[in-house]
Amino acid sequence: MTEGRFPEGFLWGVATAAYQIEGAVAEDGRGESIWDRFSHTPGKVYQGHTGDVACDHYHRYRADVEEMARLGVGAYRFSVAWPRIFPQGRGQANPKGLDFYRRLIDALRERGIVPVVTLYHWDLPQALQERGGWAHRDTAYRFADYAAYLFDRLDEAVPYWITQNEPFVVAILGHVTGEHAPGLQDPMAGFRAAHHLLLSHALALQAYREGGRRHGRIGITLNLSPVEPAGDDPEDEAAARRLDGLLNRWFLDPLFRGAYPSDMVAHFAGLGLPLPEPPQEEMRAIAAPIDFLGVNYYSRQLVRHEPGEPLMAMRQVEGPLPKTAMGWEVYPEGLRRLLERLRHEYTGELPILITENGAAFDDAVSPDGAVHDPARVAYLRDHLLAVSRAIDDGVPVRGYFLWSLMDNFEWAHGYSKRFGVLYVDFDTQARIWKDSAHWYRRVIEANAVVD
Ligand SMILES: OC[C@@H]1[C@@H](O)[C@H](O)[C@@H](O)c2[nH]c(CCc3ccccc3)c[n+]21
Repeated sequence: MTEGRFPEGFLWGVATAAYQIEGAVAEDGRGESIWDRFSHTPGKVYQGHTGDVACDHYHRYRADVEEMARLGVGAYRFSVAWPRIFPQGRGQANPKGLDFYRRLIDALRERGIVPVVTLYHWDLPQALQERGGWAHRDTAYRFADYAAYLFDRLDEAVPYWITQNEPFVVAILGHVTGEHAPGLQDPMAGFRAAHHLLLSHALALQAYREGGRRHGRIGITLNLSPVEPAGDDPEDEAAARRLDGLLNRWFLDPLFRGAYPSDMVAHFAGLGLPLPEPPQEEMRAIAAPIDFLGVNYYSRQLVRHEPGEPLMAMRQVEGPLPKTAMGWEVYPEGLRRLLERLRHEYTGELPILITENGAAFDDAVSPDGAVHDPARVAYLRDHLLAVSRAIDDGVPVRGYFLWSLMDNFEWAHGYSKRFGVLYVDFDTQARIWKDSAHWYRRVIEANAVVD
């Protein structure tokens, strides 16, 4: 394979998530989510931005699907808002909520675009949070009920299901640092949430497998990063190993080896965080075979030993490489190395989908009405070349989903960070193709990296 070319049938896509684009938060019976509550809590989100309107995708989805068709994508990764399906998280279903996703999937299939559905992308029904949320084991069972409800009604039309998006972020940013909803700062809640998120994945996987006439493929999406020491001090190496243990291995090991990483369990026990021994049948269920692993890659983590930091004795440091508007280093080589590591240490011949990769830059509409984003084109080109090299080395990457189709609600950053290849003017809801959209369309058409 010549560098930058992709295998026949490679799945080219774009990705979004419900709370970040839909808006219409009180329409057609949708219940409150923890991100509605969090974003409306003063001080949590940049300038008090919320997802109340976002990209108004709930009403504009047909035009957005047309934009995807113009891009030529073969697939579209989006998430279902649990509070649209079960406004209280459990019990009474809301048919109008399901109807929206039926309309969206029909519009996609009319244009020959494959739906890739994420069951959970952070918008837990608030009513479940009030019963303990992810820190409460019962939530995992409610998730499996919600998943089975969708499998039974949408499986014919959905070839790819993703159970969870980034359990690390949900557990740690939501329950330990408090940067994300529900905004808790309680390490034990974080570890309980991490386990219940993996358990929820296992229970949904069981529901899928036992559902008999299931036609599609099911997997989970993890945010994974290479973690490197900022200096050559052995203490920095040890700090990097610890963050690798929490960021990557805390989720990869249960999913692919059936146990939490013992070095990290010992580390936390040493801190007086005696993690309860999870029931063996739960660990076996978590390690049940999946059909693909979804990988979200953005950058690397650079760490130093930090004795004063109570949980991990480490701190992240700013690296020397060029950065995106998020302050994340542009490090495409890290993606190739991550994919090689995954194949050799965890996934073997299991197919991998890059379910998110992209960058935020300070985009602006220029006087000619265009949006020139050369830095994003360079970021995407270099990361696609890295994927192509990994494939040439034999890593079975089957698809790539660019984050994101359009600028959207970037969580605690609100609308201040633009990841889209389509620029959104949030005053008019106009979508404007950035140069990167024109470029990505040509890549898809050529099935290769173009200049
Ligand atoms: O930050 C860009 C995207 C989000 O908009 C997606 O919803 C989310 O799946 C996602 N994950 C990551 C990498 C992990 C991360 C998440 C949040 C904050 C910092 C890092 C980057 N992103």
